[in-house]
Amino acid sequence: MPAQLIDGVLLSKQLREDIAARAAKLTAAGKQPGLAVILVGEDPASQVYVRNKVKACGDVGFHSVLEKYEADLSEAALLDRIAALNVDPAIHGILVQMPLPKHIDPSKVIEAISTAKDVDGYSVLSAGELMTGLEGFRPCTPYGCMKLIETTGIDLRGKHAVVIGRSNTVGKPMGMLLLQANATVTICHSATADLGYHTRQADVIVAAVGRRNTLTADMVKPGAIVIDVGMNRDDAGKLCGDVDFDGVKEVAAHITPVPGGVGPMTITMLLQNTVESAERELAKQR
Ligand SMILES: Nc1nc2c(c(=O)[nH]1)N[C@@H](CN(C=O)c1ccc(C(=O)N[C@@H](CCC(=O)O)C(=O)O)cc1)CN2
Repeated sequence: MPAQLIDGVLLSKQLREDIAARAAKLTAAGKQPGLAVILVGEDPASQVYVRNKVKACGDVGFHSVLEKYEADLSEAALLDRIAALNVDPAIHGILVQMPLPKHIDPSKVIEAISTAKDVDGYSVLSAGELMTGLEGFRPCTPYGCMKLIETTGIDLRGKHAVVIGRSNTVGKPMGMLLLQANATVTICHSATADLGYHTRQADVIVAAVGRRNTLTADMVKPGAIVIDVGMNRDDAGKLCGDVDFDGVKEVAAHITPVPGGVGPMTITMLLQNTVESAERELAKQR
């Protein structure tokens, strides 16, 4: 039997209803959630993502500001803008769209964002909070993957999860979240000797390398959950993930599509972190 599709668009819709209800409560209490989105340069994909983020904010009743800067904006000027947003009481989350132009050091920018407003969960402090299980913001893409896995109803305790990819923004935090859910976690990467040896033992596979056809049907245990974080183009220019979807869906029990799987959840979890940030701020004042 082919795998069941894990629908990120449907789950996003459901979660956004709850986020909108929380935003309405906060607004009634005088604390409308606010997100600042900063884009530097003209990367076409980034322009679409920031537009979608601002639209999503409007849909759930958030206040948002979109600050767009030319690609030659200096690093110092960007850090100044972040410093101002850090103390802006109408802003509960600050998101700097990645990638940044080459002359700007992304880690300097990320570390300049106040941890209380780091709704991307990218800073060293946020990573430390995740690692130690402290309250903090989880990076949106892996956080969204966990929500997608939850919809299967399968308890991860004692399950073997294999993450393919070790980036600071997806692979590593994904491993930590799976570990927190009591899975046994293996992180594979470009130097892994025999990727299929590991993935064939996995109950859950998260593919996050950015290379299409990284995971094929022969590499998957029947009944596994497969989450595809990849965003690539095939030879015809069509969007595709890291997983050979048509082959793997015949073996796995649950699988996310690309598009329509992890992508929409990335924006939903950004909204979730922002509403959470506003709620924490209100709780501090009470
Ligand atoms: N500061 C950040 N920068 C970037 C992040 C991030 O989380 N924070 N993630 C990615 C891009 N990204 C959000 O910013 C993102 C990527 C993809 C999608 C999405 O909905 N994809 C759709 C397909 C879209 C298409 O047709 O092109 C899908 O998969 O269904 C949303 C957000 C890098 N930068």
